[in-house]
Amino acid sequence: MYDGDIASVLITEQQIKDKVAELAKQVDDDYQQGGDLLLVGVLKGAVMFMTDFARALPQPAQLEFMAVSSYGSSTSSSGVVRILKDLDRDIAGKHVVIVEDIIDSGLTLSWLLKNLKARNPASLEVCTLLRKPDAVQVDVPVRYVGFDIPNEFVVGYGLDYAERYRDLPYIGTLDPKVYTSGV
Ligand SMILES: O=P(O)(O)OC[C@H]1O[C@H](OP(=O)(O)OP(=O)(O)O)[C@H](O)[C@@H]1O
Ligand code: HPA
Ligand SMILES: [Mg+2]
Repeated sequence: MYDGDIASVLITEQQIKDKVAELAKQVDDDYQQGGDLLLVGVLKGAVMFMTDFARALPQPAQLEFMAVSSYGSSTSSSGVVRILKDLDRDIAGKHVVIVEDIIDSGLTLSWLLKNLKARNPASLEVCTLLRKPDAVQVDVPVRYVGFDIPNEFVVGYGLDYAERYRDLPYIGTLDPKVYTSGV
């Protein structure tokens, strides 16, 4: 699949699976509040992580999705965040965990945290599978991080380049020829 486009496999399918289980256990240990947790997945990138994470979580959780976009079809964030789909429900008084695939510049999450905080949840934390520490432009408080990765553009397991590669079961680096060829 996608022959020649992937320069290297950064995180294997098994490594993702193990990490998802580990993160789910950590979250479960920390939330003994009684009452369902509310997971807010950020579309589309977080969709694979969100569904695996929810199934690995030993306690009940309700799933909500938001779609925001800052990247479009480019490999760097514009910093301008647009809501493409808002939550369907009020989150006031709920224990909310934002589920993200990646924190790159941090701009998306920084904006999202501000936006959700204003809706008065009982608590608000972030669980991200990936983070690029060297790319962060704004510091965001993140309680749960799967992997810190190098500052390279990655695809797979929900992450796209121009809407492709989300369906790869692992995370890999993209061969620069893919985004320099102008296709
Ligand atoms: O930390 P940042 O630099 O803001 O980048 C992280 C965000 O960018 C990506 O979303 P994108 O806008 O590409 O939408 P998508 O999830 O639909 O691909 C990714 O899924 C994160 O939500
Ligand atoms: O490295 C990345 N890959 C795909 N989408 C992204 N959105 C932010 N960073 C990335
Ligand atoms: Mg994207």
